[in-house]
Amino acid sequence: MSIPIAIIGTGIAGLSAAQALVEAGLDVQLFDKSRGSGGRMASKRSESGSLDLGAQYFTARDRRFAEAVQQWRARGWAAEWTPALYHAREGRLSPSPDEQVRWVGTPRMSSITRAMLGALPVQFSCRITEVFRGDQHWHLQDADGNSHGPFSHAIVATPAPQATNLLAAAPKLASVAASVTMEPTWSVALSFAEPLDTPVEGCFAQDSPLDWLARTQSKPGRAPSPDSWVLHASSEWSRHNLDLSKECVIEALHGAFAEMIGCAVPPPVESIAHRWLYARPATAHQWGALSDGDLGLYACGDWCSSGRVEGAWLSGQETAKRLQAHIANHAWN
Ligand SMILES: Cc1cc2nc3c(=O)[nH]c(=O)nc-3n(C[C@H](O)[C@H](O)[C@H](O)COP(=O)(O)OP(=O)(O)OC[C@H]3O[C@@H](n4cnc5c(N)ncnc54)[C@H](O)[C@@H]3O)c2cc1C
Ligand SMILES: NC(=O)C1=CN([C@@H]2O[C@H](COP(=O)(O)OP(=O)(O)OC[C@H]3O[C@@H](n4cnc5c(N)ncnc54)[C@H](OP(=O)(O)O)[C@@H]3O)[C@@H](O)[C@H]2O)CC=C1
Repeated sequence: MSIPIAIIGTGIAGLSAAQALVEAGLDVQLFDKSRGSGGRMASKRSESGSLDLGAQYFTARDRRFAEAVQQWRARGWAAEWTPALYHAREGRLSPSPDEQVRWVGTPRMSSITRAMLGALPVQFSCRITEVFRGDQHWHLQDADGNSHGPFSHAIVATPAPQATNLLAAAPKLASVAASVTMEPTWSVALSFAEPLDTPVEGCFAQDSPLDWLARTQSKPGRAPSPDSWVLHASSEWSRHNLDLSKECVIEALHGAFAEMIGCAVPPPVESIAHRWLYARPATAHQWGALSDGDLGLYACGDWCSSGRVEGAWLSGQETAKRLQAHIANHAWN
């Protein structure tokens, strides 16, 4: 057994790095503060079935990511989603079809990260509070006072604000992470006993508290009923209403939805609200990943790249590539 590499975060970035490292013959040990993997690609189980409250779909513009998505499709983890798309501007709803290929996890968004995790060693419900280096190796401290280690390298794969403290051993990396602003998103799911009388299956919105809405049943592999909708508030609305109660957020976004959708909207049979505090970086970056190869500390995530699923996956690959290159150089010297 070689000394494993610690990976903090089992979102798509951490899992992308883990997969590449394991394929290269290295051992990894993953940690996540949540009860399951997926991070912002997680799905919530509810009485109305599984609901994608975070990432709604993803596009694949980079060749390497497109190849990975084809493998996911072949294994049944992902499928193309072809919604009837609309846009809403100044209160007007219009069809807005396009040629973009969009993908979703099947039968839920979290299927992809669950499958990527497979049997990799992981500790859930474990919030890492400190990443520190001893004489030779890395050690982690968690919020319950437990220590973990030794590890040959450490990879921090959390959103930037949560990465800053964990990168304290490399102040330059920590200050880059600290410079990233991440915007919040309030997400609400509403389920209706009877299907709403509308052809809309996905809608980009402007001039509204909402910036996106999607009909769950239009995605491949989802339960056929009830008629569930996921609504995302814009960053601006979410920022201004960050501390509103879930009940008030549901009421406000239900109202905005009813105003936008152009058909009768009865009271929902189930409603869920989730606040994503670190939903997306305010601006895209082109770092790919952050690394201090000599120290053996790395950081990855969507905030190092495009702020989307594709960017997070690519960032994990970049981290694994840099780490392997450093090991290879070290072996030669
Ligand atoms: C509402 C919403 C809608 C979105 N819609 C889309 C979309 O339609 N298309 C698209 O491409 N992208 C979308 N995104 C963005 C996409 O979800 C992210 O870019 C991507 O999932 C980020 O992956 P990641 O691995 O970098 O981070 P995350 O998924 O955030 O993973 C980080 C993990 O680290 C864990 N963690 C954090 N701190 C600690 C700690 N101290 N100790 C242990 N574990 C820790 C977290 O629990 C989490 O599991 C959306 C995001 C949100 C929130
Ligand atoms: N809410 C969050 O926290 C969050 C949301 N994110 C959203 O994720 C998607 C992913 O972006 P990607 O570039 O992969 O997808 P698209 O090409 O589908 O969309 C990009 C933006 O382009 C506009 N757009 C695209 N298609 C259409 C269309 N048929 N009609 C109208 N407009 C379209 C739209 O932008 P605007 O509404 O015009 O501003 C799309 O947003 C994307 O939706 C993100 O918003 C990512 C991370 C966090």
